[in-house]
Amino acid sequence: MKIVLDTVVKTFNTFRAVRGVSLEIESGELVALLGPSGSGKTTILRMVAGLEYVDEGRILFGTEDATNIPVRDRGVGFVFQHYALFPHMTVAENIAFGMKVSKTRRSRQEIADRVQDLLSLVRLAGLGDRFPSQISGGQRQRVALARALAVDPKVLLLDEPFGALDANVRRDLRRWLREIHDELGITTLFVTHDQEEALDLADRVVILNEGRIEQQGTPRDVCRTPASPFVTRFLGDANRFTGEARGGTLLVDGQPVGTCGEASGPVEIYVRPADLGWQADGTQVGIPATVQRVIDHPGGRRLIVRASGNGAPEEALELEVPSTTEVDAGAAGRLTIRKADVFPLAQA
Ligand SMILES: Nc1ncnc2c1ncn2[C@@H]1O[C@H](COP(=O)(O)OP(=O)(O)OP(=O)(O)O)[C@@H](O)[C@H]1O
Repeated sequence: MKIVLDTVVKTFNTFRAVRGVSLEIESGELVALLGPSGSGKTTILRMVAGLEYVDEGRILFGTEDATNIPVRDRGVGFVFQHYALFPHMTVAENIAFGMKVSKTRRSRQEIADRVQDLLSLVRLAGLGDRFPSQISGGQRQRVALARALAVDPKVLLLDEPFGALDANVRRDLRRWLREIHDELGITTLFVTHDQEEALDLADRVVILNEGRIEQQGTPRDVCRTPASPFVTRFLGDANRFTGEARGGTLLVDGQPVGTCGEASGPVEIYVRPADLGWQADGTQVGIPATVQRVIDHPGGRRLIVRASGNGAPEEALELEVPSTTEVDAGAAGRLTIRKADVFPLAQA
């Protein structure tokens, strides 16, 4: 089922939480709504679900205008961060609940068979008789998904479903969710504020900022060509310099530090830690800097450095070097830029 949001607006009292969002989610697609707290993600999801009225604009399910269809007739399944499992019902009873109250009549046997199928799908076969308090947080979210799937939704809506779980469980569950999605092909809208989760899981990522779409595209698109400084910063650690673009060359403090595309004039330059190079002292090329700290981790070494000269930020910079790089706190050297996202400098 394709979902279309056409210039959707939502205002709470006088506050515009969603400011004219247009978005198409293709049938069978898994789309992540990604943005900082308060950017409007949950409000959009709730409007798609029918839990919140749309003030302006339309929401279409397929070709049908769903704007005024009540929640229970929309055919959506939900999973929220706080597992809303019924504590006094077993896992199997929780999964069966929606089918028992659904308009589609099913026999006892049909319901029991479907519960068993869903338990296997979410890899919890054998746990149907446990109560929610007798299973782990990750298992509870899998039960919540099975319960959402039980009524054959046309659309699946997930709001930070793994938000309360620890990092390793989250990673496992999102890979697992992707597999289930690929198996069932249900159109899925997933809300998260976690970039890694969105990039790992989704076919397409929609980045929101203050109730507007800042950029949408495949994970590859948004990572390779972020549309704005906001997107660059939101997608991951980035060091910011100011400088100038002239004839394809980037200059910081008048020194060439790398190349750039078509930009010309004053620019802001964002460089990921892995794209900033370190040259031990002796070279005259690059931005002068001093190492403040060296942090070893399993993938290499992270240097916390302070740069000097015009265009270098006052705050410390971070860069990644291979674990074989011999460097200690206090060392002086130069920074070079291997790759950068460059934007015209916004005038203050
Ligand atoms: N029922 C409401 N009444 C008044 N303001 C609301 C209501 N629901 C949401 N808001 C406001 O609308 C804005 C967007 O909220 P929303 O929950 O959609 O953001 P979000 O991006 O999902 O944030 P989070 O990641 O923190 O859940 C926020 O400023 C929030 O305070």
